[in-house]
Amino acid sequence: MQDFHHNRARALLADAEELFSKQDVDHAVTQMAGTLNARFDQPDSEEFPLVLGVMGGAVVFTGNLLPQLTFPLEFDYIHVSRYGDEDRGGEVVWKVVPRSNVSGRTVIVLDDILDEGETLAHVKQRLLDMGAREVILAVFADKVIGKAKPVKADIVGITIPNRFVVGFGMDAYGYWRNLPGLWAIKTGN
Ligand SMILES: O=P(O)(O)OC[C@H]1O[C@H](OP(=O)(O)OP(=O)(O)O)[C@H](O)[C@@H]1O
Ligand code: HPA
Repeated sequence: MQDFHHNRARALLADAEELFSKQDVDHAVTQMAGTLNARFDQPDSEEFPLVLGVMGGAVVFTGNLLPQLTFPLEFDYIHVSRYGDEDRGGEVVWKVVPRSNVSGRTVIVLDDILDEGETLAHVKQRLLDMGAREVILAVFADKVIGKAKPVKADIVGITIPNRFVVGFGMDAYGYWRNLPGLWAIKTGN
């Protein structure tokens, strides 16, 4: 069983194409931190935003971005999944829902990728329904899918072509969240 997954993961990467290097990724995250710091790290600001990482894909992005934010904040996570081990999205499944600390707050949502936008549309609506004052969507990668999305990101790290990608927290069939750059896979593996 383990050798099956090992070999399948290796084969997936052997056929993949690197779209963004670790340097590209690091640069994009630093730019995003700069945008957030420009708004929240102000001498006269008393804001104390809630930063919510959308697990599991946002784990690497979150871990890289947070130490570059220079203002007081509270961190928490939510867990939503729509792809499971597939390369096509399905129903949005909530695994960890937002906690009551969102009420009345400015909430910065961190996610790895905005693809069809269903996940973040659900997340944003749920946070607003729970009384969030403002929801800022910060996504590391925005995929160009050639059609309208139900939600728009406020802050984007990189824009990517309409291909299924792995790395920097993103997986295909559970594999390769641990790659430091971003790779496009051949789908149908
Ligand atoms: O814009 P969408 O088409 O809705 O897709 C984007 C979502 O898909 C991925 O999550 P996934 O369901 O794969 O769960 P994961 O975070 O555990 O990988 C990703 O982390 C986003 O949350
Ligand atoms: O291209 C993708 N890669 C990994 N996870 C995803 N979730 C939505 N789109 C993607």
